[in-house]
This record gives sequence, C-alpha cells and structure tokens, in this order.
Amino acid sequence: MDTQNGITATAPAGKIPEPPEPHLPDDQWGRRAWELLQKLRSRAPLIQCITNVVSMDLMANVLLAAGASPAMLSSLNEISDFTPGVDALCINIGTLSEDGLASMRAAASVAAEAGRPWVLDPVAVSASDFRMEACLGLLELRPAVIRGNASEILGLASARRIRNSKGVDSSHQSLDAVEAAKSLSRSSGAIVAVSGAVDYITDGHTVVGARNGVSMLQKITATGCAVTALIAAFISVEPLSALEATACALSIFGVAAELGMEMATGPASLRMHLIDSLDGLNEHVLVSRMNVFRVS
Ligand SMILES: Nc1ncnc2c1ncn2[C@@H]1O[C@H](COP(=O)(O)OP(=O)(O)O)[C@@H](O)[C@H]1O
Ligand SMILES: Cc1ncsc1CCOP(=O)(O)O
Ligand SMILES: [Mg+2]
Repeated sequence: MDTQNGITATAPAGKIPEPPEPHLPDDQWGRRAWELLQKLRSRAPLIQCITNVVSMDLMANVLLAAGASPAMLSSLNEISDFTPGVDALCINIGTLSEDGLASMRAAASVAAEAGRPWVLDPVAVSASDFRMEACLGLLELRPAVIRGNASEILGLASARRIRNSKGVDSSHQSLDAVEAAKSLSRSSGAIVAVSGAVDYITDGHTVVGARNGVSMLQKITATGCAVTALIAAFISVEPLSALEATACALSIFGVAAELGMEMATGPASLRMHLIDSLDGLNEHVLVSRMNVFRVS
C-alpha cells in the first residue's frame, strides 16, 4: 500500500494505475476548450456545491455564466435524495463546521457510489488540525480533482499544517507547489491544480501550465472557490479527460478575467465584468487568448 505523505493510496491492491492522459499539443488547447465550453452550454449540468458562506453568490453566478446549473444544497437530510442526481459535486471547506463536514462526507460518498465526479477545494487547510483532518478524511472518498492555492497544496500534500500559512490566501508562488501537487496527485489518485499567476495542473506525471488571468483576481474574495466549481462543471461533461477539463476551466476563467479587466476600474467592477465576459465568450476570442502549455 502506498502511504506517501501519510495518505492512503486509492488504487485497489493489484490494480495497475491508469496511464496518464495522452498529451494534447499546445496549439490544440483553444479548440479543446471551446469544444468543452460548448458541451457545457448545451448540457447545462447540475452542479451541487457544499461551500463556504463567503463564496456562494460568486460561485453560483460563475457557474450560471458558464452554462451550468448550480445548487447550493447542503443539509445532511437532503443528500440521499438529491446528490445521486447531480452531474458533479464541489466540496469547499472554507467555513467548515461539524455539521458541514458531516454533509460533505455524506455527499462525497453518495456521489462516488453514483459514479458522479466530485472536486475538493481545501481552503486554508493549514489553519487548524480540524481542517487538515477533515481534508485527509475527504481524500479517502476519492475526489476527481483537488484545486487549491500554492500554500494549500503544499500543506495538504505534506499532510501537515505548514507554518507560514496565513489563512485563505497563499503565501507561496504556484511554481513552489508543483512537486507537491505531483506527489498529492499520485497519493490521492486525483488531478491536482495549483492556482496562481500561472496555474499548474497535474495527474502526477504530466504537468500543464495555464497562464491566463489577471492579478486583480486576488482582490476579489472567492475567485479560487468559483474556479474550483467551474472545474466541477467541466469535468462533469468530460470525466474521462479530467486533466484537460481542469486546465480548460482554469484557462477559460482566466480569459474571462482578462476580458473583464479591459472594462473594469477595480475589483468590484472586475467581478461584474468577469461574469459578463464568461457569459459572452466566443470561439474566436477564446482560441486567440488561451495560453496553455505543456511543462513536463
Ligand atoms: N498573480 C495572478 N495573476 C493572474 N491570475 C491569478 C493570479 N493569482 C491568482 N490568479 C487567478 O485567480 C484565481 C484564484 O486563484 P488563487 O488566488 O490562487 O486562489 P485562492 O483564491 O483559492 O487563493 C485563479 O483563476 C488564478 O489563476
Ligand atoms: C475569506 C474567506 N474566509 C473563509 S472562506 C473565504 C473565501 C475564500 O475564497 P478563496 O479561497 O477563493 O480566496
Ligand atoms: Mg481558496
């Protein structure tokens, strides 16, 4: 059994690990992202979000602007009825409570049993033992994707609270967490995305970078939470290519931010213009703006 970083390996004993996804040439990412966005818009997948109270509004609006159908249902009493019918689940521990964690565990189990992908956002995982233990327990329930900022991925990958963590914001650069992301991906079986000035996405072998976005995103609360929910929507329409779907979601969010920034005068107007830009995104603009590249 692989217990790298203290996290139990997720592949059943004797099972040969799945090979990495085939490599998409750098010049094909724009076309691929447009294909997935069109799929999302035509299918309008139902995305359940059990998330923090800060992020609910932005997360739901970003999902709607992309073409998905958000539902912020989180009561433990509703999970057995509702969760089997969702297309994907997003779990975010931003304002974690005992009750919230019970709902998260139940929903992740039900989603996994129903064959629905779920994603984890380990917000401020190094802030308390409660958060770290909650995340390590959730990893046992096999998220398809984990997306965090660099400090969060460094903490979760080491299964220990890192000392210079400062709450929900990162005190590290995304590049600092690439090796940790690969290690976490191998030990958890999830695609791992580290966000930042460049987003890095890995399946434990291949690493892809996505360079879209604007630094002012850091001045709007819950942009990380919102992009994690967008990843859930993208993997719901392309579950067998989770690395590609994750990179496309991050890059599309970044392109919408770049377009929004051309009209914005500060964080509040960027928030509004980002949502408008995501809603109106067309093929030509997406393909010409996307900046995704193979790192290794
Ligand atoms: N310096 C930056 N330049 C461009 N985009 C950024 C920058 N920092 C973060 N982003 C983008 O902002 C979004 C949120 O990422 P991040 O701030 O790392 O997450 P969190 O809000 O969870 O800390 C992501 O889409 C990421 O690509
Ligand atoms: C401010 C804050 N406090 C608890 S959750 C939260 C939102 C964090 O959002 P993000 O991780 O996207 O920055
Ligand atoms: Mg975050």
